[in-house]
Amino acid sequence: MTVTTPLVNGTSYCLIKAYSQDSYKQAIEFYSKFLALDDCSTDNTTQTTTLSNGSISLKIKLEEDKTLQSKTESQIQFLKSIKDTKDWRSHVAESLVFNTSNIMLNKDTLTTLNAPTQSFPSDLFPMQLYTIDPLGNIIGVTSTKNAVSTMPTEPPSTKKAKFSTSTLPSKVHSFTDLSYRMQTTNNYPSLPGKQIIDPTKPKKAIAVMTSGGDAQGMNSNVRAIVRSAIFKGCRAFVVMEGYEGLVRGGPEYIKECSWEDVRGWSTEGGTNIGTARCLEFRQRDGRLLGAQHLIEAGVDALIVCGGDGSLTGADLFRSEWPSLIKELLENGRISKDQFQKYQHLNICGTVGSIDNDMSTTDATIGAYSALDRICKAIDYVEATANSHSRAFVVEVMGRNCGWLALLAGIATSADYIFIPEKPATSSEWQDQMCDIVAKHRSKGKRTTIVIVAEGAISADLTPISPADVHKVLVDRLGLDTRITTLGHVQRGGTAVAYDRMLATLQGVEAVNAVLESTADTPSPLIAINENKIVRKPLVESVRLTKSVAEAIQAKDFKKAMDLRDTEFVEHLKNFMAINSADHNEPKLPNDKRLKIAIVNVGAPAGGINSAVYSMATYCMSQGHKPYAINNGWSGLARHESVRSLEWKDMIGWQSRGGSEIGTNRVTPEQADIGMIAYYFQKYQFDGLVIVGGFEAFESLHQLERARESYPAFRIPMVLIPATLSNNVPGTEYSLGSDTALNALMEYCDVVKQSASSTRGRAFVVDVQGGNSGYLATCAALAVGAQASYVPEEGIPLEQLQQDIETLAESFESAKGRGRFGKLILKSTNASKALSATDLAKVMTSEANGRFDAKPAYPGHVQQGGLPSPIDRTRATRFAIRAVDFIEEQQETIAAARAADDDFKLDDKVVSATATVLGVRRSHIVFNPIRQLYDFETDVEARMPKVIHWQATREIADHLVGRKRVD
Ligand SMILES: Nc1ncnc2c1ncn2[C@@H]1O[C@H](COP(=O)(O)OP(=O)(O)OP(=O)(O)O)[C@@H](O)[C@H]1O
Ligand SMILES: O=P(O)(O)OC[C@H]1O[C@](O)(CO)[C@@H](O)[C@@H]1O
Ligand SMILES: [Mg+2]
Repeated sequence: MTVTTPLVNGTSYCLIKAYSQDSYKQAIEFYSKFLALDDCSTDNTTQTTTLSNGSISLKIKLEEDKTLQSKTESQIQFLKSIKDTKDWRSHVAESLVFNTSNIMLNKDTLTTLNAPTQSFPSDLFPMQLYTIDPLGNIIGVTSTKNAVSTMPTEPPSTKKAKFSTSTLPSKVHSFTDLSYRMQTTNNYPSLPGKQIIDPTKPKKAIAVMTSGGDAQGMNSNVRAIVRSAIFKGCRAFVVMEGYEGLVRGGPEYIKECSWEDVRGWSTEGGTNIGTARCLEFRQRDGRLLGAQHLIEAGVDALIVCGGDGSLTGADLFRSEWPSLIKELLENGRISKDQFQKYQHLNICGTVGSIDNDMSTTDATIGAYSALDRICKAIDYVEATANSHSRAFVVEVMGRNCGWLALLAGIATSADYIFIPEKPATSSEWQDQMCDIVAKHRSKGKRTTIVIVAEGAISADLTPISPADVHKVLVDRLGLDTRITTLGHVQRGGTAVAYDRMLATLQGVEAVNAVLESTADTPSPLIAINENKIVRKPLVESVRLTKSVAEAIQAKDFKKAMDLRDTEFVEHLKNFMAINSADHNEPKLPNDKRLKIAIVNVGAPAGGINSAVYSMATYCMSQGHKPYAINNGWSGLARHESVRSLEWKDMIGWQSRGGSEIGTNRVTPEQADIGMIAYYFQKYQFDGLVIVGGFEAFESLHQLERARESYPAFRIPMVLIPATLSNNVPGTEYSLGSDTALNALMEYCDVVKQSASSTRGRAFVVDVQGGNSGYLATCAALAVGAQASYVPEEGIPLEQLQQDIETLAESFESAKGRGRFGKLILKSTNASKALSATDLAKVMTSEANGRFDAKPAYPGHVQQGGLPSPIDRTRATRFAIRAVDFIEEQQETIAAARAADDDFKLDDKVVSATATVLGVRRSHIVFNPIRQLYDFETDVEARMPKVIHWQATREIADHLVGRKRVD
């Protein structure tokens, strides 16, 4: 493809952000070549400035008639060559900005400007394009799929991380680019909290329905769709009882909905608009009625939240639409005007199903909540199983998909699992299961947990029932065995934080998708990929999903597995490695077996024990010797104990809260780094895994800097971030932050209920998290808090005044109706002057009788009890990746280890062998501690310089109608 459209009619700039002189030079080279700017020289066409946020910018001035001729093929070759030859990600700049200051932008121009990215394979070229208007506002953002993974994110700066809506976001990732899109849709100017109404256009009517099995989070999805639609100047409708409501029609089933109608829904389980499995809709006559009723209600677009079946139905409905309306016209059931007006059915899917069985999305709304119910149930069952030394066969849901069984198997360290994707012959599974269970028993395990997915089958497709498994455990092993079928408990209760956030953000995106689609746009499905909300073609997703079931039916299990995402495959491999640890012959030969130590540093966080358990069991299955450094660095300096981790000592650790090996905040330098080196030398460690938060980050930095003096530290070292504050540089996600978020959210739900029961009552909840507003921000989104105050923003008095007014108005309009309890979340460090108690007093006083506010302190409850399944399963994944990393880096560091004390370490070796494991867009990446510490960390504030949850705040604000004072 060749793009020959002029970049702009006038002078234009290409603005490149870079983070150091080195990366800046690289960036010039890279982007000059990318833009085919052969004549671009740094002397006469470029000019550099240092932006107020500290990044170095480059402006390449283009000639008036310069055209952007993307020679796609040659550029792809160029990108390939860069990719093959060097780690370009760590050098090139992160974003490319077209500053179109001289032109009025319209949608076509935007498309044109963004066109080049679309022709590039996204894995080759991570890039974001920001289009900015003459005032410097971002009015268009396009990011390629895998944009930004291991790149440095900020320039060196001593400035504290601050949010600002007036500066460019230095990255747009995870859930975050949504708010920018919200501001840009239809090019309406918008402010969070204000409605966007274009008086020249008729209001669009958007309907939402839930269908198939209910799933936790559906209510959040409906709430977000209704409010987002209203926010964008549309009418919002709900279709009651799934497709049943379409077939029946009328205002009782297709209802217009107001902003207030969905108040408080985020905190409620099930689906408040009802769902059904509707046989009539499977018939054409049923769909014909559905079409007629939608047209009668004046609905332009339908958003369906449901599973694979519901979305198959939606797709069929869309494809039949022209023939349905034709028939309706011919039979006189709709008028000619209606026929003309409703030519196209604008349809969009959001995937709500606990099964997590939809292809093209990593998670479906409800799946993690169901997993939470399963893990809690198994944790409970363990207690009684242990008392009687019994075996339990637990049946979990999932008709064609083993995701729930697999993830529950990892999170509860079950002995064996049955999933439809990986069946064995009857004799194979019987032998294998009995072998593993017998070995676990012989090593002292008093409980046996076997998880059977509802759709489990053997290789000849015969269903495997819990009774079949029960029989084998009794007959062959003589175990006292019980069956527990969890059933609909799995769909019960309220949604976990992840599902509330996912459902809310997908709802927002679904409305965007509907508003942006034209008659030619294929119906989208809103998915989450790589931690980012994306649109996928609905038809293709449905087709792929069906093909998994077909592959299983055709006994092509390899294909079925290939069609599952790579994370599923990795989880399965991990489960098999850790559940058969210390039993089978280790994988690696003797000379490759290592001594690997693990240490916990900092405050306890959910998932720390799971990381230790998984690291140790995986080490055993590989043939390594795992050691625990007890009670952190101070423990080692005092030589309290270094112990070799044994399988039988760790039974049950995977599911336990706290830190079994002990933790504290002392860093190596505080403890006695010389003594620590001595013990490293004594035990001859070949690798180190540190699990913890900012003190752990400091620890890794100190050990890495001390390598020149202490050869014992010349080993591969990995930090697995674990802290509820989620403030470790280099990752978007730290272990423990999900557990904490859920603990805080549950606390808030309870407090909100109390507030709702008392007229005119708000609670100010004090939130932990150090200088990081992550917890407060995400909890605010999950519980629908009226406002959140975070350290990054402080508590500006004008904003506080505005929030009090908004609250007062809201209470006044409530007139005592239900669900009107209000929450305000305040990070402890948002203000040193105002505690939650003070803030509550100020609010009460300023409200002048219109409402009152009380403080609430969840305190250390936020560290959570049992770790959440997300933290447990991620801990396993991280720990195994860390061990793999230590194996891989042995060679890199071999020369340094062999050298004497004065050896000068090569920078490459330093970078490669002391790293922080992080999640960036759900890619697991390893970032050198030196890079992170020197360039991406505000050490004083104990924060990364770039905050990745900024846009989540804006969405949270506008979904509750909070007005921002800029
Ligand atoms: N092929 C189809 N044609 C028309 N409608 C369909 C079709 N498949 C499903 N539907 C409609 O969608 C409804 C829900 O489908 P299904 O029972 O398969 O649940 P689901 O959406 O897959 O959710 P879950 O599996 O999570 O329960 C069906 O009752 C039916 O009304
Ligand atoms: O609630 P119902 O209609 O009995 O359906 C149960 C099915 O729904 C699901 O919960 C979701 O598809 C499946 O896991 C289960 O097989
Ligand atoms: Mg289904």
